[in-house]
Amino acid sequence: MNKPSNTDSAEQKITRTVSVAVIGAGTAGQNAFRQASKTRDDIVIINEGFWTTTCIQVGCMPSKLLIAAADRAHEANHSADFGVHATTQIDGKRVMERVREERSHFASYIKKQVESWPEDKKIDGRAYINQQGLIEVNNELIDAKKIIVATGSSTFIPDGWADKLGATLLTSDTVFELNDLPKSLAVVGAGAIGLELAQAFTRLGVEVTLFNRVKRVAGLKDDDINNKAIDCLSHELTMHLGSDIKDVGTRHTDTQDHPEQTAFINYEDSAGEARQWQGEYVLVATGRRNTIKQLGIENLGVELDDKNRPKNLSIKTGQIGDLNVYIVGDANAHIPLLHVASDEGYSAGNMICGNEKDAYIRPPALPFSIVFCSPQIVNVGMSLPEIQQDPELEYVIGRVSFDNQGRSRVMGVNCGLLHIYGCKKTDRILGASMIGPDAEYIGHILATAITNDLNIKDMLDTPFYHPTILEGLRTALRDVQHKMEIPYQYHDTQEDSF
Ligand SMILES: Cc1cc2nc3c(=O)[nH]c(=O)nc-3n(C[C@H](O)[C@H](O)[C@H](O)COP(=O)(O)OP(=O)(O)OC[C@H]3O[C@@H](n4cnc5c(N)ncnc54)[C@H](O)[C@@H]3O)c2cc1C
Ligand SMILES: NC(=O)c1ccc[n+]([C@@H]2O[C@H](COP(=O)([O-])OP(=O)(O)OC[C@H]3O[C@@H](n4cnc5c(N)ncnc54)[C@H](O)[C@@H]3O)[C@@H](O)[C@H]2O)c1
Repeated sequence: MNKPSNTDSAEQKITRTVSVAVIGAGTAGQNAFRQASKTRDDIVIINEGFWTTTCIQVGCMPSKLLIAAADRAHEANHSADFGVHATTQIDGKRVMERVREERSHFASYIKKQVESWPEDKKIDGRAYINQQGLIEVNNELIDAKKIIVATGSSTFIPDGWADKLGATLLTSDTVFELNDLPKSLAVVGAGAIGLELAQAFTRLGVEVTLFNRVKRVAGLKDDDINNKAIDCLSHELTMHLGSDIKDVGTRHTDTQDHPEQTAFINYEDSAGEARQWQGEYVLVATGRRNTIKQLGIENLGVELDDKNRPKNLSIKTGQIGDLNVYIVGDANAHIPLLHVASDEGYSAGNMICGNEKDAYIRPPALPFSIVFCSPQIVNVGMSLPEIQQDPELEYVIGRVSFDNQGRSRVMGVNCGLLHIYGCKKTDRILGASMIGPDAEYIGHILATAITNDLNIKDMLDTPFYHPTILEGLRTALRDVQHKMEIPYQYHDTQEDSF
């Protein structure tokens, strides 16, 4: 460990010396601990808060459980066009109860695992790395030869909002604890969290208004896809994009002798008009930030950039330069997604013990993200601005609209657009961006193609079953091929495909 030399007094206070300390027991930390435990016995894992991971407790799983309920309601409420008339009654208490019941089910597996780990290797508390490079936690002072930092990220709340909104403020940490569905809700932030939750609550009958300071959703970087996403989503979501929130707060209102607190948001809309929203809760989804600065990470010789991202991070292994420090998962703010946290933790746990054969020493995972709104939003590989920045990459854009695509129309989910960025020189896919039905599957197929270096011909040689939404992918691939002027298959038009 590259630590400043210990003072005598610091050495005297050391309560244990270990070869590996893992800080943070989320997905990345637990994977790291499990792997490192295979070859090391003197290892410790330190965690503050729940040991059942952000994903299960307040992240991926409860959000998808809420979306599952919302989708049921949406189907039932939007079937009249098919001649199917249903009357829905949404039991908000049961909706929230199921979210928590199923969450407990998923959490039970993790709990069981964590409970099987020796008690003396688990420390429940907040770790801090002091100036000597030693870990302070509870009453312990730990000298770890190597450290894996897997401390995740936490909700970012704009300055002062927590005090001003008080009990009317919700975040993804608290929203799944609601006992019933609210009547009205403002969601601030149209990133993945904001979009998924705003649409789910809307579908469950909550009066939702979504705010975002830019005219962009899900951070989409391809303008055409962004515009299409706004078009598809605005069919059911009230969105104020490009609005500037000036102030937030609460006021007391008396309804039938029953004092109530309501929240308000003062904002300037995209036309510059001063406006106000009022309602029951404000769900803040304005991003997440890693928390490594508060950990005292600089005391290990790790340098941070102006966004608190570690410099000299190996994105293959999570190692920081040649330090005995690995920063993995959301903590390194590289790609804050579950599958990345999982892989990075696994690799670091092996690498730190010199077990390279079991680590994923392979090219870093391809960028790949899915937002589970409806239609889904997917990005794979390079973004359009990244491609445009590199003059060497001669690219074409193959496209397909899902507005009139056969199976999408059959299913009544026909809104969307897919752009595939193809490289003329290599006949390979550089990346893709889309909003549309079945986007999660289309995204996986494109990710497989890029990862395995398949060319457009390889892709088009693959059978596409009829009638599927995935036939839309073939149409976009043919468009790429056509624009590259590679003579191969006939080029049909979108209309020919059904
Ligand atoms: C609402 C929501 C929905 C999401 N949906 C998806 C999705 O659908 N798909 C997807 O891929 N990703 C999703 N994510 C992101 C995904 O959950 C994270 O990328 C992933 O959980 C990060 O795992 P991690 O191990 O890095 O951190 P975490 O699981 O957050 O673990 C970090 C742990 O470190 C602890 N800790 C922090 N500081 C200290 C300290 N100083 N001392 C001791 N312990 C400390 C924390 O308390 C925590 O227990 C979602 C996130 C949210 C919030
Ligand atoms: N399906 C998924 O994979 C999934 C789902 C949820 C979360 N996540 C992960 O969680 C991370 C955090 O998600 P997120 O949605 O909170 O963050 P984000 O950074 O993706 O989006 C935040 C949004 O809030 C807006 N914003 C910020 N400050 C604002 C303000 N003052 N007023 C109005 N708008 C404001 C930003 O413009 C942006 O659109 C994501 O990066 C993602 O990695 C993933």
